[in-house]
Amino acid sequence: MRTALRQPTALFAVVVVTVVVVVAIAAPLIAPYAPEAKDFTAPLSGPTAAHPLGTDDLGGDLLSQLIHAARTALLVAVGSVVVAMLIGVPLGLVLGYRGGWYDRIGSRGLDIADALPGLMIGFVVIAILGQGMAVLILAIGLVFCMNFARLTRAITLTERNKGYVESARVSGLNAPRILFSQVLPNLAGPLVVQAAVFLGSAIKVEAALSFLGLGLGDEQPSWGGMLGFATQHTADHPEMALAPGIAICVTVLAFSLLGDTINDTLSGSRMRRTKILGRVLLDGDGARSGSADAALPPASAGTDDGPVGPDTGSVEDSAGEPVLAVRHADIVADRPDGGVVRLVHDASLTVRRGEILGLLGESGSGKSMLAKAILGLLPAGVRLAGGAITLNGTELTDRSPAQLAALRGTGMGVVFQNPQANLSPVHTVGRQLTDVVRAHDATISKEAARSRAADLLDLVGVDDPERRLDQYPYQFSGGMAQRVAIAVALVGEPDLLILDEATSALDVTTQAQVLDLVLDLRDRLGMAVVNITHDLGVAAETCDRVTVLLRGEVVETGDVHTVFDHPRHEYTARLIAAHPGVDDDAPGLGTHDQRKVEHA
Ligand SMILES: Nc1ncnc2c1ncn2[C@@H]1O[C@H](COP(=O)(O)OP(=O)(O)OP(=O)(O)O)[C@@H](O)[C@H]1O
Repeated sequence: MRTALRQPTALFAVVVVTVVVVVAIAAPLIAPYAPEAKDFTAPLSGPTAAHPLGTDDLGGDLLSQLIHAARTALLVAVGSVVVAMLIGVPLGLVLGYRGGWYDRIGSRGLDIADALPGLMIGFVVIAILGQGMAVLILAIGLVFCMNFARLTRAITLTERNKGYVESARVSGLNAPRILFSQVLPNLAGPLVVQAAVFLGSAIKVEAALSFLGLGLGDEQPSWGGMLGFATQHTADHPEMALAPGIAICVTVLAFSLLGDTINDTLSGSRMRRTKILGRVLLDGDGARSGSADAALPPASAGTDDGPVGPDTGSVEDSAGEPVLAVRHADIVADRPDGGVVRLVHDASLTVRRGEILGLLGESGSGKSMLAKAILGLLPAGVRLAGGAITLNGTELTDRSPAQLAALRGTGMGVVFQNPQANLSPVHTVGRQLTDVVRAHDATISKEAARSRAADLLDLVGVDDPERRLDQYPYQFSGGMAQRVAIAVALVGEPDLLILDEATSALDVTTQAQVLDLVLDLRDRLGMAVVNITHDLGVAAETCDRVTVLLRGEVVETGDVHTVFDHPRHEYTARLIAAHPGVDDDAPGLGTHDQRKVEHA
């Protein structure tokens, strides 16, 4: 409202829309006559004291009809926008979320529907179903539903790759729940803007159909119908067209400007929030490691110490049952020409209960692709072309998407890099946690789910959890938001927790606190953890073993002290040398526990 009052056009829009709404609601009270009342003594009277806008050919008062027509316009507009949203939004959500063939076929369907003139769709529906309020609403709703579908699809395509959606998928929420309770609220802003603009457009279409005699019958006054009547009297009463014409133009314009105002206001607050977030993230932009981007040896090359034998994935060679075993995984991206690009080749690794495995390698080495293959979340066009992935001995690669989704919820949890993007911005933290709690236990009461959510916040070290449950992610600092994301990942008590650069966006102090939390949770819950990072300091502080990736291939794997103190592959040696602190320390990387003590 403050924004609206500062801009003249917005003020105009708000005032006009308010007046139209009030007039529509209070029509029976403020109209001097009933809309159907006739004064047979004064047909086509022209403006008089009794009839300021004149009368029609049967003596009906035009001012009263104009006032009651506002009601018709709003009813039809609101009804048709609701119909358009009910059809278009779910359609767009499904197309955008499912992608692939659904999207390709659906989008072509939208293109075809878009190519048909809107009014023609209206004519056809009215011709088939006959005239009447419900038919008019349906006809106009069908005209606009494709626009809502298109908008919703476009935004869903972007939203579905965001961290909070992936977190929700990994947390075990099913597709309808993710779509309607996670993605849809994030579309609220653009949909409200679109709805406001289409309210104006619906009034225009209703007026056009009524003008052509295809709208409502004579007993239901409408601005378009009044305009149509006025055209028959342009010679004797040209003023008759003025009032309904102005009403249509001003109302349509006002709704359009209202849409712009809402858009400006929302993008203004988004910008403000982004600035605040930006400040938080900038404050928290911790020191980054150096890069080993000098010319690199082939992945298979070793140092003078001899060839390097990457982890064969054999699980029998070490103590403890592996929670996760990846054996000879090949991940490829399909090219449009039918060829493939190899992203990860012959990668093997194992992680046991209570163990933290660091997955190291510089940007683009394939760490995230490997993690996504494990989670069954490879992006479209990228696939696992060979190898095996087992979780607690269960093969994941031949599972259906539904089986994988169920496994993801309880077997695996994931925390992504950007703490704020891990959480839906429009839901309270409590809502996000209880949604996942209830997805895992459909019988749990609301109160019990909330209490479990508070316990989880407490577990990850968020103070005053009861109060924090009612706050939104933007009210949390980066470190606290990442603790919440970890809490969400822990709801299903996963055996495997994957941290995909989960501390990279945090400042060093917060990073240390979150890493301590991970170590503590590992000790308390006995989870297996894969910690993906390009920060060797982080790996040194937290990991028991490390696996080093170079251009999609595992070049070295082993105990963290051995690998850091005596790297066998030249690339690992360069990676360590490029990392300030770790290099100097290399023999003195010290013991893992010493570093942890220093760090604490
Ligand atoms: N959607 C995609 N389609 C095709 N190739 C992709 C896609 N996403 C990433 N890649 C490619 O896969 C390779 C591995 O990327 P990945 O994201 O796994 O690297 P990373 O080691 O996790 O790097 P970073 O630390 O920057 O996230 C890169 O060459 C990247 O360009």
